[in-house]
Amino acid sequence: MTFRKLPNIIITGTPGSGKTSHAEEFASQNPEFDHINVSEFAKANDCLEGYDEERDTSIVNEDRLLDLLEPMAEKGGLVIDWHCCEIFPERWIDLVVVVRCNNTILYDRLEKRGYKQSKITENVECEIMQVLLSEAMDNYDQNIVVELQSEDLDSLDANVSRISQWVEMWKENNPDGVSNELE
Ligand SMILES: Nc1ncnc2c1ncn2[C@@H]1O[C@H](COP(=O)(O)OP(=O)(O)OP(=O)(O)O)[C@@H](O)[C@H]1O
Repeated sequence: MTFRKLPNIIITGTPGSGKTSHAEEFASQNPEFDHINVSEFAKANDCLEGYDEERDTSIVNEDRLLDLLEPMAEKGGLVIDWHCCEIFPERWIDLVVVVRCNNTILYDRLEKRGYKQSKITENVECEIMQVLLSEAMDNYDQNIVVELQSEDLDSLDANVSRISQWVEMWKENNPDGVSNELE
């Protein structure tokens, strides 16, 4: 049986909600963690298998992605940043952060990125319907899922310090680490 000495964290949310901003800030304050921006990681590690023209997004080969991430997840200390959380095995994950954002602010952020109208509407609807929160709640123990609102830089800072505090508690509660098998 293998043990991880650091927790693995997923930061998920609708595109534009602020996942990468949170993950980058957290990893810069907690250098023992590796920020895995899944879109970039998949591109850099040959895990893309085509393009979904309708949704205007790359298709990730999830089996290959998980095979590559497994040894890293077993060591612990991953901050996984992606809009899709359900593919990551429950036994790997200690905390799922769902970043939430006000619809109007999200709309403006996506418009500023130059997204086409259909993609903006799809994402804003996804945020209104809490799709990513439901996905997290349906796929992980609800006790490890936390929803953090983030529209401005103060809330970003406060959220990152909350995640850092949670990590300190995790370390205190798990001085010998946590098993990589599901109990
Ligand atoms: N709390 C915040 N306050 C102000 N601006 C923010 C905040 N969070 C994110 N932003 C801004 O919103 C934009 C989108 O943020 P970010 O790239 O972190 O989102 P994302 O959820 O990772 O998006 P994607 O899934 O497309 O990668 C960026 O321009 C970022 O600077």
